[in-house]
Parts: sequence; C-alpha cells; structure tokens
Amino acid sequence: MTRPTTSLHGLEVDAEFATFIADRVLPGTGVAPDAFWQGYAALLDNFGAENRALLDRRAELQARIDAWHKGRGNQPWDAAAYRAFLTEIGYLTPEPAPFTIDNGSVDPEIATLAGPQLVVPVSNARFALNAANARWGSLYDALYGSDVMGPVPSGGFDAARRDAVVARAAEVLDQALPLLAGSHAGVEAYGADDQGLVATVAGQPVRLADPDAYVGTRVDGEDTAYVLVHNGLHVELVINPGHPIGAASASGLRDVVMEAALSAIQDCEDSVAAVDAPDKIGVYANWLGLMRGDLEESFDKGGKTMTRRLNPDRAVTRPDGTTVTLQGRALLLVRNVGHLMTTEVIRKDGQPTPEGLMDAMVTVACAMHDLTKTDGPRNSRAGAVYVVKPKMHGPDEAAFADRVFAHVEAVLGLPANTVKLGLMDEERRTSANLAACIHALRHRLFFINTGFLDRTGDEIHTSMQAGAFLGRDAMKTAPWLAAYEDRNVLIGLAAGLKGRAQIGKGMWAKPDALAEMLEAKIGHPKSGASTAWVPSPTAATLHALHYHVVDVAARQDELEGRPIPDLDLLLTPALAEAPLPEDKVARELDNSAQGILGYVVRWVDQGIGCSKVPDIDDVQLMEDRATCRISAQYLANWLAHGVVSTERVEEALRRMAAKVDAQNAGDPAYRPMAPGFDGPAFLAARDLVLTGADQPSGYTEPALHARRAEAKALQAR
Ligand SMILES: CC(=O)SCCNC(=O)CCNC(=O)[C@H](O)C(C)(C)COP(=O)(O)OP(=O)(O)OC[C@H]1O[C@@H](n2cnc3c(N)ncnc32)[C@H](O)[C@@H]1OP(=O)(O)O
Ligand SMILES: O=CC(=O)O
Ligand SMILES: [Mg+2]
Repeated sequence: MTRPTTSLHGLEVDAEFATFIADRVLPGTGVAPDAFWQGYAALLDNFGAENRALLDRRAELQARIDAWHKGRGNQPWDAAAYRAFLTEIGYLTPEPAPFTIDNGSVDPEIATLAGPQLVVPVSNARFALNAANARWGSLYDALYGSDVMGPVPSGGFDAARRDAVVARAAEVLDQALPLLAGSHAGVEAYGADDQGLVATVAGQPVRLADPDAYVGTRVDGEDTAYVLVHNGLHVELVINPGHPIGAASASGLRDVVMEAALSAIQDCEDSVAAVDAPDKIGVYANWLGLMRGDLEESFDKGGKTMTRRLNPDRAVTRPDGTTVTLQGRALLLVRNVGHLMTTEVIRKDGQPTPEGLMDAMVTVACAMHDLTKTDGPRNSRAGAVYVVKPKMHGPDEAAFADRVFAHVEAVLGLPANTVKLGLMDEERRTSANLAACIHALRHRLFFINTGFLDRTGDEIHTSMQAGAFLGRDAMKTAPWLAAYEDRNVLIGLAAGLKGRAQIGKGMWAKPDALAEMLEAKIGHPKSGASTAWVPSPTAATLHALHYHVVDVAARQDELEGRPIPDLDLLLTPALAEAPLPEDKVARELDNSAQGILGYVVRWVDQGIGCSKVPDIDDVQLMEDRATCRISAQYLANWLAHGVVSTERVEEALRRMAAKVDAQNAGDPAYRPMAPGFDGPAFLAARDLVLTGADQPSGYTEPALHARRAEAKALQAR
C-alpha cells in the first residue's frame, strides 16, 4: 500500500512522519521544520553517496577475501601470507601513533563509574521505562525471583526462601560494606547519627569498617533508607518494621536496594523490528518521551492496571543536614542502526535513503529536549547525547560516522561534539583496526564494547570460504575470541579510555539462567571492563554485585601497558581440522534451525524484535538479530563446505518449524508455519540460511525487513 508523502526540500517524506517531526519532535528544540529538512537534504547530498560507497567497499573486500581462500585450496593456514594479503587489499590499515581520546564533557556513569549496562528494545514503552528505572533494584526481589536461590518458586510465598535471601543479602553487605565487628546478619537495629551509620550488634553500637561509606538518610513514606556507597555504587538499607519482610527481621530491614543499571541502551537496532514509517515513528516517539521525561505506559499486571513513568531523583540527607541528589534513572543511551539499510520513510530521486542517517538526525533531535531542560530530572547532566553506533567496518566507516554527526550538530545548532559515539567493536575489520577506529572517533568516543554476538557472525561470514567452522562450543573457546576480548580492553586502555569512557563487554544471553550469570559474569569486570550488558533489570541488580567485588579502576591500572595479544591470533579462523562428528552436526543443525525459526516467526509475523526462545535443551535464550545472524551463518558455512546438504537443511527447517509451532501453541496471535511452510516467516528463515553466504556481511536485516513488509501487507488485506 502506498502511503501519502510530502515533498520537502527535494525529499519525498512519508506524510505521517513529516507531521511527527513537525508537531512532536521539533517544538521546544528551537529548530524549525524548514531548517530541519533543509539540513536533512544537505545530509543526504553530502553523505548518501559515500554511505553507498562504504558498503560497496565492504562487498569488494569480502569478494577478494573469498577469492583468496578459494584460491588456496587445501593448503595449511599461513598467518603471514594472510596478513600480507589483508594489508595489500587495505583490509588492515596503518596503526595510528599513540594518542589519548579527548571526548570533552561526559557524565560520571561514562567516565568514572563502573556498573551494569541494561539494553532494551525502545519500541516497547513498558520495558523501556522499566529499563530507565532499573538504576535501582531490589536485591531481595532479584534473589527471591531468580534461580540464584534455586529453582524459581511457582507457588505462594516461601518463608524458607525469604530467610535464605535475607542471609545471602547479608553476605553481600558483609563483603561490600562490612561492619567494624560482627555481621550484617546479626544486626538488631540500624540507625544513624552525625558520625554516620550505627548498627547494633549483640547490644553494642558498631560502625561501618569504612565510615566514609555512609552517605545519608532518605525517607520515603514508611521507609527509612540508610544510603551507603562502595566502589562508587550506592546501596540502600531500607528499614520498615511495619512491612511484612521488615517485621520478620530484628533490625526491621525490609530490603537492600542496589544501584544497578548505571546506564541503559534504548535500542533502535537489533532488538526491534522497525521496517516502515509507523514502526519508526513508534521507536522515535518512545525515545522522545524518554528525553522529554513524559513517557508513560499503562498496562495490566496481576489483574491490576499499572501506569509506569520515569522515576524521580533520590534526595539524601547527609549527616550535616545538607542534601545530595542521586540520579533516579539509568543514564540513557540510544543505539542507532548501522550503515547498511535504507528506508522508504524518506526518499530522494525516487530511491530509499540510508536509515542510519535518519536515525542520526531524529534521535539527536529528540535528545535536544533533555539538553534544553531547565527544570525536572535530566538525563545527561554533562549536556551530552549518547549514540551507540553498531556494525561499523573499520576506520573509514568510523570517520564517516564522526562527520555525519558533526553535520547533524550543525543542522540542529548544537555545539560540536555534543553527540558522543559508542563504538561497537562487533565486526572483524573494526577489531583488526581498533586503535584506528577509536582514533577516528577520539573527540566524541564514549565507549567501546565487544558485541561478541555480531562479531561471531562476522567472523564466520568473513572467512566463509576458508573452510567449515567448528561448532558453537568450540567457538566459545577459540583463540580469536579471547584475543578479540583482551585486545579490546588493552587497546582501549592504551587510548586513554580509563577515566574518560566505558570499556564494555557483551550481553548475557540466557535471561533466566542468572545463577550461572552470577558465577560467570564477574569475568567482565575482572577483564578490565567498566560495564557489561545485561538483558533485564533483575540481571542488572545481580550483575551490580560483581562491581562491589572487583574494583575496576584498580584492575585497569594493573592491566594498562600489558602486551596486546598478537593480531595473527585475532585473524586466525576457528576452522574444523577434521570432519565434524555426525551427532554434533545433527544436533547443531537442529539447534540453529530451531533458534532461527523461533526468533524469525515472531519478528516477521508479530514485529517482535527480541524474544526468549528455548534452545534444543529447553534453555531459554535471548535471541535478537545478532544471535540469528550467528545461527544462519553457521548453517550457511556448513552448506558451503558440504557438511550439510540443502535437502538436509530444508528437512531440519520443516521439522523444527513444527516444533516451534508447538512451543507457541499458547499464543493466540501466533500463526503456525507448518504444514504449508510457505508463509513469510518460514520463508525468511529459509532465505537467511540458504542465501546466508551471499547476504551482505551475513546480516539478517535485508531478509527480515523484506519478509516483515510482506507479512504486514498480507495482514492488511
Ligand atoms: C546482541 C545484542 O544486540 S544484545 C542487545 C539486544 N537485546 C536486548 O536488548 C535484550 C533485552 N531483553 C529483552 O528484550 C527481554 O528481557 C527478553 C525478550 C529477553 C525476555 O522478555 P520476557 O520474556 O518478556 O521477559 P520476562 O517475562 O522474563 O520479564 C518481563 C518483565 O521484565 C521486564 N524486562 C525484561 N527485560 C527487560 C529489559 N531489557 N528492560 C527493562 N525491563 C525488562 C519487563 O518490563 C517485565 O516486567 P513488567 O511486567 O514489570 O513490565
Ligand atoms: O550488539 C551486540 C552484539 O553482541 O552483537
Ligand atoms: Mg550487535
């Protein structure tokens, strides 16, 4: 169905979108619609052709790499020859001379504090608000409601579990905020005087081992919270003897509230399905509401209607009677799409235009509402806009992004480098040239982050023709992956990110396996990362505990200057040296097929960009476009090397489609894929695998967008 358009400065703009910009985004920013669209037309004039040329360069390099591998036949891996070849074709670029980033004014959550980073699809207002409010999380709820204390209870209140939770929380306090004597488990009363916190243990007053850890007191209704701080993260001891949990404790402690998601990425990219003007308006409208501070969402929960809004800041009274205000919300960052896709929302010369350029203009324009606020809670007190830029390949693309945002700032009348960029290190050409990429963004870089999921997909795609890749488990311990993670931290430290920008690690993709996360994810701060991604507020609260155990700044000091793992390690693909065992192939084939279908069917038919999908062992996995890219690229690679045949893949897809249908039987909105196997969802999954070797960088976006548009058209009939 053709939608009405408006002609603006030579652009054909979706009419509803143009109205959204004029009536909702721009009022209050001081930018007139005419100036906006004139600037937009200039943006396309200046950068449209270059954007296409950068994509052509990706394709050219990939074709040369494919040809090189094919030309080598079965010769053994030759790291020196490969590196020389990559240098010759310009895949590897010269290293910059030593430098330190100079990113201007950024917030403490970016520069100095270390803690969890929550990611959320911004298209879902209920979740997006929840993510913003996940700055503070109940430790009691996170322990009680997750698998950390054993299987999640399904029945009524479990008093034994409550006692175990209370004991575990006391252990956390003893580790992070110990008393001079005794344990928090034995506290009979908490109080405060002008010297700080006073706990009563065995009838005696006991102070904190570190008296400076006491910040002050916060009263909220019946609750009195004693606010403490450790490693820069606050912890509240919430006292309320009248509360059922507080009543069960001698001290009246009813909760331990952790400062958790220091920052949250509101995602316009891999966790959302936004393919047309209404979708993009939905995404931008939520981001706008967050930046204006007035987003709200009402929904039914437990039979009651709830309305969710952004939480206020928290006022704490210090012992000297002065007030200190703590941020009530996570610092919000926005992830734009990458350079690849184009959008029909804005056309020029009859052609769709780069979606990344639209995200750049519109998300920054929305964020101006935060920058221009004169009262009420602010997002960035440093006056910055934080844009996460994903899927960039190498320094030229990073430099391109830098110039695009400089143009956006000029059009919107913002001081240079107001927009800070987060560099996702998630494509191989970026990892291999990381220092040069950071250098290209040095005046606005606010993070580097190892997006290991996309990175794994790109690893397979780049070396698609080199041979068959090892299976998933072996990939997790492959030398390239360790080199990638370690190099990222060390290169970041060498570029002076400590104290100036975040060094981030990737997503915990098993949202329900939080006991396992608690064991494993401490590895992120230990590796020198000042933040790491979590999929939910509960995971943020639990991951916060790691930053009380590890002092990241001290860890970064230890790591700085250590030798950077050799580039050859990063560049050596994890190929199977012998035929893969048949049982492993069969299992991984089914697993990948199930994961792809389980994700794609909700994306294409229902527009859900991020889902929990059970794997073959019934472990719920977070699936987004990056995890889908991995599965599709695995199968495409095995197809390319005869590990599996097309017929076998088709059979597995059909069999797994029936299984996914059964898994979704309880969803009234679900449309089964079997027995026809001819709907857009099934065909999207099939496209992703069978054409995976030919998709640009192995991305899933082109197939998903096309099939979602098809499904929408069918549904509109
Ligand atoms: C490779 C990459 O790019 S990773 C980055 C992209 N991935 C993400 O952003 C993952 C974000 N996470 C999610 O979308 C979800 O957690 C999923 C899809 C994994 C699971 O969703 P669900 O099955 O609905 O979660 P579940 O039922 O366990 O929990 C729902 C509750 O948790 C909250 N919640 C879950 N995830 C989030 C989140 N990321 N942010 C805020 N709140 C969240 C919901 O608001 C809801 O609480 P409410 O009822 O009070 O509103
Ligand atoms: O975006 C994150 C990733 O792992 O990919
Ligand atoms: Mg990614």
